[in-house]
Amino acid sequence: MSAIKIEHITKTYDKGSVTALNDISLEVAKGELFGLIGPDGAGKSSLFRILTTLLIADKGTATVDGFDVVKDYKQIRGCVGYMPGKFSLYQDLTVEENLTFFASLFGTTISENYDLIKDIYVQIEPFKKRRAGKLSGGMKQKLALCCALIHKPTVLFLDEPTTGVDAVSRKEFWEMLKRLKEQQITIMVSTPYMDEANLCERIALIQNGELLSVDTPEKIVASYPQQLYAVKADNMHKILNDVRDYENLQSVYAFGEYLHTTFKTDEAQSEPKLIAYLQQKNNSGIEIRKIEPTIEDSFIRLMTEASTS
Ligand SMILES: Nc1ncnc2c1ncn2[C@@H]1O[C@H](COP(=O)(O)OP(=O)(O)OP(=O)(O)O)[C@@H](O)[C@H]1O
Repeated sequence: MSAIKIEHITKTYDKGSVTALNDISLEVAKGELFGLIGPDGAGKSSLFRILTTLLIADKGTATVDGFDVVKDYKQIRGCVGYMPGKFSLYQDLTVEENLTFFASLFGTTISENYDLIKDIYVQIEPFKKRRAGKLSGGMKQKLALCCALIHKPTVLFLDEPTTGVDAVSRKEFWEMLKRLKEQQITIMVSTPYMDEANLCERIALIQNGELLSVDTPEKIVASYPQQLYAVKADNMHKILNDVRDYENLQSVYAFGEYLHTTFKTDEAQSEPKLIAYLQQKNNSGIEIRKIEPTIEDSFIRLMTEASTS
């Protein structure tokens, strides 16, 4: 049995004028660390809210741990942990009070499930008398995770847990997730950060309420169909405009300090031909080399394909 099974879920807002999720189907295995990757407004929060029984879909069905999200909402509320993107903590309560409050909601105590949160809680324990509103972003995130875990859930939903958190805390957070996974907890986590996609076992790329791809990050990258090139010159603004006018161009976009480019027809002569063209356009300091795509390149390609089809 899958830990999460989503079948043809559609959700609209504003009397159907906004489609947040369009016919989404997806399965997550027990104990899997699954990532939902997509930009703002892609539909990630809507899906989390449906799976945690806070929102009802217009169409389709979903189960969490075998329980139906509509009929069995009470059982689901007891077995899932949910860390929403915003406002999951009571800012005026202290660290300890927040945790005690969440434990009492589920009829448990901090000491009963202390083993599960111990690794995370020891990091915030020195601040246990501090109000949640006065904690740093990384500390708030750790406390929110402890609160989502305090009743020992079997499935954990984390909506953009690392947004607005510094790089060190982000890294620590992903290490904590790996340890939770070792305890057989199924984790569905959303993030707008592409680098975090590689830390998941499988990911779904989502845009405008549609799933563009569902697979392991490695397989998504391996399915990139073309040779990708990194291109650079002294004047990046000029070279971008020139490459856009190149007749054999398939795609080009800025990526860090390079342009990433593919050609309509790729051949051994592709690199020298582009160099000759760019030289003829008076570009200097031209650099071009073959590169391996990243998950972000794959996402850009899938998004472009989806928006032009
Ligand atoms: N209560 C609502 N009323 C109307 N439209 C909404 C509502 N909630 C979400 N939407 C719209 O539905 C779409 C999906 O939003 P959702 O919040 O699910 O996406 P998201 O990927 O979580 O993005 P974000 O990180 O910005 O919340 C967006 O176009 C959003 O504007």
